[in-house]
Amino acid sequence: MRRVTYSPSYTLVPTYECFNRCTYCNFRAEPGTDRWLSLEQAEFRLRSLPSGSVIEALVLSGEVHPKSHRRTAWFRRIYDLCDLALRLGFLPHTNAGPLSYEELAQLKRVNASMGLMLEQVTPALMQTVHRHAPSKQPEVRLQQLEWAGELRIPFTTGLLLGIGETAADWVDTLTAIARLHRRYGHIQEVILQPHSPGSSQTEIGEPFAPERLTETVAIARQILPADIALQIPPNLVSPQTLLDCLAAGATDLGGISPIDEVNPDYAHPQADALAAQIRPGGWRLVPRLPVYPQYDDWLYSAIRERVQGFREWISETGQLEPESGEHDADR
Ligand SMILES: O=c1nc2n(C[C@H](O)[C@H](O)[C@H](O)CO)c3cc(O)ccc3cc-2c(=O)[nH]1
Ligand SMILES: C[C@H]1O[C@@H](n2cnc3c(N)ncnc32)[C@H](O)[C@@H]1O
Ligand code: MET
Ligand code: SF4
Repeated sequence: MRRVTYSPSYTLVPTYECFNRCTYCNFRAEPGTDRWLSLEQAEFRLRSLPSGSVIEALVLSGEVHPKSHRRTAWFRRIYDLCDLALRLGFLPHTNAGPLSYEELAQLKRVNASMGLMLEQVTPALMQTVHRHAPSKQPEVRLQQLEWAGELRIPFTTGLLLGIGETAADWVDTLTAIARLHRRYGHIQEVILQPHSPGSSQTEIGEPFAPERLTETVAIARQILPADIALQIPPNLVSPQTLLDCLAAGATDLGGISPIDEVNPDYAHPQADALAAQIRPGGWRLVPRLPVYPQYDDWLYSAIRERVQGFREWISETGQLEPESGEHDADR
């Protein structure tokens, strides 16, 4: 049976507050109105997870303006949350919007991989869905991908589909990702994320037409180098569309967490249910780490050792539970 991967994950949200206002967002809170996640709360939540059930700590955040006086404290909290997750035996993956070169370099110390969606490179969206979202400027996001390449950070990016772009725009965005990967070799996966309206977005947009996703997968597979994984979020598509996307070249189902914080109206299926859902297509669902194996030697040694421990565990047991049942790497 052919393999399809997913990452057993748990999402930590340092803050929902965000200075951008993407019209499709169901995540953001107004700056100043949201309490930040404390390290104590985060530790409690991570320690409450059934042992051996989760590998990735996805640190997903709203953004504080780069020039705000609160930026340093915000960044510090993100760094500390990653450091905590690592100490508790998880592998962090951070997506906190565009970061400065120095911030990226710092977070590399405490992350197995990082990510930022390119969304779409057409500047036209800065007049529509992104008109109040300066951090969605294509140049800013392209710059971030370039810096991640220079810093040798295994990186996840992707396209948000159905936000007013054309099919020609998909080609431009995918071509930009392919070009960056040919230069730096750091793009581990590309997410094809269908815009999915939720109950708290500021403008109700149309959902991305599911029939078109298969077409997008085929185009992405043609444009992207073969070593880049293609990720489809299984909670945002129908079971049939998911099978069609796998047949068209999708290889991964992303992080599966108790709650999809970005799209809280769409429950993540449990891994068992997902495995059963794709089995009729001849697909076997297997867990993966947030960093793909070809990047292990880019990691700082403390993270690399942790990663290699997880790899041995998955290959020995073929499943997730560690033999000791212990998930605390401190000891
Ligand atoms: O549960 C989710 N995980 C999301 N993830 C998590 C992602 O699936 C995994 O963290 C990576 O595949 C690494 O394992 C993102 C990660 C990124 O770097 C960029 C965007 C996303 C978007 C989502 C999302 O909408 N929902
Ligand atoms: C973290 C990523 O989640 C995506 N994102 C934000 N809002 C939505 C939505 N309503 N539907 C689907 N994806 C969304 C964006 O692509 C962002 O970069
Ligand atoms: N704010 C970040 C971005 O849009 C990540 C979270 S989006 C819900 O890139
Ligand atoms: S999608 Fe990200 S950048 Fe846009 S408003 Fe939501 S949290 Fe902020």
